[in-house]
Amino acid sequence: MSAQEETLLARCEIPIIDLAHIGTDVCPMKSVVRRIGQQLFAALSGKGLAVLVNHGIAEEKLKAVYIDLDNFCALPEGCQAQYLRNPVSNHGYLRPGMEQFDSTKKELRHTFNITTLTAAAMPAEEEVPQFINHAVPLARDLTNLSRVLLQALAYALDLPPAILLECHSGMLQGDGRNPSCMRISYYPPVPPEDEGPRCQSDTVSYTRCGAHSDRGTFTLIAQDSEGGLEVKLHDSEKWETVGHLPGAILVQTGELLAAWTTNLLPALMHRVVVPPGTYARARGRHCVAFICHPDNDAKLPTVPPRAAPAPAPPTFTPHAHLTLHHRLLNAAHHLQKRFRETYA
Ligand SMILES: O=C(O)CCC(=O)C(=O)O
Ligand SMILES: [Fe+2]
Repeated sequence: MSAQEETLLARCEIPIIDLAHIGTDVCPMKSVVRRIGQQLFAALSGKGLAVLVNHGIAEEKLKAVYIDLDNFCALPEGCQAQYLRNPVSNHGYLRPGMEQFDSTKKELRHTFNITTLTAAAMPAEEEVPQFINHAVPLARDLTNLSRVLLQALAYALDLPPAILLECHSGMLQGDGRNPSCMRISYYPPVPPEDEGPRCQSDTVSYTRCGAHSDRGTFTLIAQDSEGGLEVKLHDSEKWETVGHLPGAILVQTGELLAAWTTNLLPALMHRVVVPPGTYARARGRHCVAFICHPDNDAKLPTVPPRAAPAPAPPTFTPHAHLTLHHRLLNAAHHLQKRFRETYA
């Protein structure tokens, strides 16, 4: 592997934040939260992402939901159809092609969006045994981890410590007032030929997840060891491979945090490509992404100027949708626009 092909993790280019096992505590120590805030701010402003270790979420919990999604994907289509994504709640299953970030390629991805934790919203026990018993505790852990990061960010932005928690009070409450979402994704093996099979004399080109930035405050990403996640760091237009650190969870800046900090913490562009080589293509990949989003009616506090010096003029063209949203005030309005762009 040449130096350029090496991953960002291998080159130590992604800051690592040690959560010292407080990640899922309800009331973590202030001094630790403050230290995490400083490190998170430095990582998100400098790179757009960080790696969280010692977050307290066991790998087994992730593996269990990966297997549950595999089992869901093996159900007959008619059975899966009862769980298709509801456009109002954003909860439910998306077949490959139903959610496209890149209109030029077919995105091979099964995703189950979870926005409410009620039993009625989950695959039934006789269809995917244990789905609810695995998904709900994981969703709660990721919600608690998000709460720690929200408190840490509040310190870093010189805001009252609980204010961001208050703005995100409805995460996964299922009452429609907060669009946060846990997305479990399975990327199936990709057909062996580079250009895929022929379809009505057209060539179909495949990818796993087209380039995009996430809509919320930040996103937590746990992935298996298959690789393929690529990002564009702030100071660069180049796609770089993230790599894999076993047990770690990535945190990356979302569009609302970018808009709200006037790009002091820019949103991270990312995508998942099909790794090269017949062996890698023949293997599936799994990921859990937790999109932490403010409540629909949240009035996000103004970031005090001390924490937000005027950013230097951009050295590259900002993404069009970000500039459009610089003056954005209302989270729900932003989200509806993103859904219109992404779902057929
Ligand atoms: O699969 C991944 O690593 C990323 C998924 C992602 O970007 C998303 O679900 O928004
Ligand atoms: Fe994403």
